[in-house]
Amino acid sequence: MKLGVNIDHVATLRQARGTVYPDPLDAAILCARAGAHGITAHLREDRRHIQDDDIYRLKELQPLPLNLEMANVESIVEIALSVRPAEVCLVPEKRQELTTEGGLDVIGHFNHLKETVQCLTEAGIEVSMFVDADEITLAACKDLGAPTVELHTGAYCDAEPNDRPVLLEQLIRGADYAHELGLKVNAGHGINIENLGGILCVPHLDTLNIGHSIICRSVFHGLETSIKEMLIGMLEYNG
Ligand SMILES: CC(=O)[C@@H](O)[C@H](O)COP(=O)(O)O
Ligand SMILES: NCC(=O)COP(=O)(O)O
Repeated sequence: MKLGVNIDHVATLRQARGTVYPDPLDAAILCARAGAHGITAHLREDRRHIQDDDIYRLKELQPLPLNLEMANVESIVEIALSVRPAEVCLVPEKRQELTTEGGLDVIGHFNHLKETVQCLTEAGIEVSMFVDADEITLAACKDLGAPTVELHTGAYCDAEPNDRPVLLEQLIRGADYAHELGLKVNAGHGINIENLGGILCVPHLDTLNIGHSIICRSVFHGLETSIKEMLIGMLEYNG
């Protein structure tokens, strides 16, 4: 299983003061040195952390494949087509949210999403859909022609211990079903070194995308150490 490191919150720190540091590009270079397999960055419509220029530099100036997270809006799709990251992960976005809440409503926006999936795929970009682990939504992702899904792990990761077993079971069933459909299965949101153990019970995972907890731990432990610690935790995964 691979680790994609989301470096959004390096940019959050930079934007807090309007400085040029810390630079998410420097973070990505350190991620590569620490053994991460990919870089994830979310270009939000409100540009609260990652900026357009970051995305171009992350594509060109660091060695790892770039997974660009973005809402399905025309202006951002244009940027994706110009940058051509290895992967685009389509995510829902609400302007006032603190972070992504829930997965994409694939059925409600089916036609618009289908158009975007087609256009990104034709440009040679792997398209992933950030979704909750329910079977109807996963089947709709397959119908859209997206090759990959990222299961939203936030509800499980943020839940009280007593509520976790049911949510973990949903993730396990969702991963099994997506795999049966022939979809590549990633997972992400809210994963940290403490809740990683449960995530390791989810089968068929290709990549975990982890950001906030790694960047937070890096304040005290350093970025390379925090990534290596996560990679060591992930070694126990046996699919
Ligand atoms: C889509 C997702 O789960 C994360 O990438 C998250 O969106 C990170 O960015 P924010 O912390 O701005 O929500
Ligand atoms: N898609 C999930 C992601 O990239 C990282 O989410 P988080 O670890 O910052 O919650």
